[in-house]
Amino acid sequence: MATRQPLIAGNWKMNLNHLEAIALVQKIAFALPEKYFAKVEVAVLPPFTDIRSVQTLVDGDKLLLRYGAQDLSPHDSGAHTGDVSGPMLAKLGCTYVTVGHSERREHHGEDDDLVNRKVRAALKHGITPILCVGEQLEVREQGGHVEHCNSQLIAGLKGLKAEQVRDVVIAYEPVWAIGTGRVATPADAQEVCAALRARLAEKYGDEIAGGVRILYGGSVKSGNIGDLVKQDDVDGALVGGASLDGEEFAKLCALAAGGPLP
Ligand SMILES: O=C[C@H](O)COP(=O)(O)O
Repeated sequence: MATRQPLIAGNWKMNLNHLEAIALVQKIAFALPEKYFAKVEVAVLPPFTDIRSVQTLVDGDKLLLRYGAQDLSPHDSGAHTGDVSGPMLAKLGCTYVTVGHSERREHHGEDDDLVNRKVRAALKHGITPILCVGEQLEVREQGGHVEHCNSQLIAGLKGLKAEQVRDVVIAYEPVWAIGTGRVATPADAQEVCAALRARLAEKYGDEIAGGVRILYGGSVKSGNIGDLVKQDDVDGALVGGASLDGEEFAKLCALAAGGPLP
């Protein structure tokens, strides 16, 4: 079976200016000793305006923390006012970019086709897309959650070769658990993450599926991360609110690494 290093990615959403970003990264670096980074990969995903400051700090202090962005344009350059491209993010040293987050799908009308073009744009420029999938509450209540997530998965990966799929991270984020405090149970998370992996295996083979990291996201905190990452198919978390508190985020990362607490 493939060994998958857990990934904890902090999605700051539209929070913190560049000065606050520097303060938060310093807090995380101070609270989380380097030894933890051997067991868990840790990334922060600040707003675009903060990335240069985070890059300067990470490079200058040789931090093991990775960073990335929350979105990118499907285009490389041109007349796309307000957009930020893959080449720009790559130049800033971004390792990750979230694509298809439910807030982008819902508030910006992003459909599966656009999400797929963004996934391909990220890969083209050497940035790992974190492809987000997840169902609304009514879909879950009708029992359609697995089918819904599998359909977003396959549409988001359309046109990719199997070896490219290996370089994608998937995040299962049930919409009803985002920012609500209502976390999916570890069994709920495992059910969908396992189904996503099985669908990947069907389409791209066991070896690829076994290597792809599948994260859970939705009200993850230090109090629930331990049980979530114990699940066979949950390889870490995409963390919103709890990633804005340096000590809490460091604690959560340490627990994902198997402890002890710093
Ligand atoms: O990208 C992160 C998710 O939307 C989860 O956010 P949350 O941890 O605040 O629920």
